[in-house]
Amino acid sequence: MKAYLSIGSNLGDRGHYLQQSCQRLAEHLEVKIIKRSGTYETKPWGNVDQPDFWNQVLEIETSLAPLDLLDLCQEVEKSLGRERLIRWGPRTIDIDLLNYDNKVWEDDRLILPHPRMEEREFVLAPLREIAPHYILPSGKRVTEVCGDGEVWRLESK
Ligand SMILES: Nc1ncnc2c1ncn2[C@@H]1O[C@H](COP(=O)(O)OP(=O)(O)OP(=O)(O)O)[C@@H](O)[C@H]1O
Ligand SMILES: Nc1nc2c(c(=O)[nH]1)N=C(CO)CN2
Repeated sequence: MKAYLSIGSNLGDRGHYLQQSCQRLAEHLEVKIIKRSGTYETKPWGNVDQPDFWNQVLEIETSLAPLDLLDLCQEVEKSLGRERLIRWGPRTIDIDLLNYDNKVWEDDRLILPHPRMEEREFVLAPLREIAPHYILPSGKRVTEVCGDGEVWRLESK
């Protein structure tokens, strides 16, 4: 199945955490990273009183079921020292599932597609780069929508 993940970090060595999260996801036999966007430095969305983030979007191929993929993302977050303290607060690494095989899913643990993705320029900008034909939950193409928040693409990862 094809899936899209959003990864972000705003504590410590942000580049290291992005790199490590990709490596740890890819170490799983049932996950293959197909595309990885460039790195975007982004102003915090939601709770603005925190450091700027570095964000990327990944396209992956996986045979894991949606909840197993969520488990893996949360294990990788944990292994990189992620602590859940405040909603939308600072974190070493955050991994969100944006889309899984265009499935619509809603239970206590997982909502797909990610309900806030369309409002977030930190998701849309890297997604536009690797998947310009991506159709958002509203039915619009990602290139036709601009989310909230300032983002800058960095030269290197
Ligand atoms: N599409 C999804 N991707 C990741 N987590 C999700 C998703 N849908 C629901 N969740 C649930 O959201 C819970 C909170 O996740 P997390 O702490 O990463 O939220 P957040 O990143 O602060 O905020 P946001 O959900 O707005 O990105 C997780 O425990 C997870 O079960
Ligand atoms: N710029 C930016 N802001 C955020 C981010 C993020 O990854 N980047 N993640 C959040 C929780 O999902 C809340 N706010």
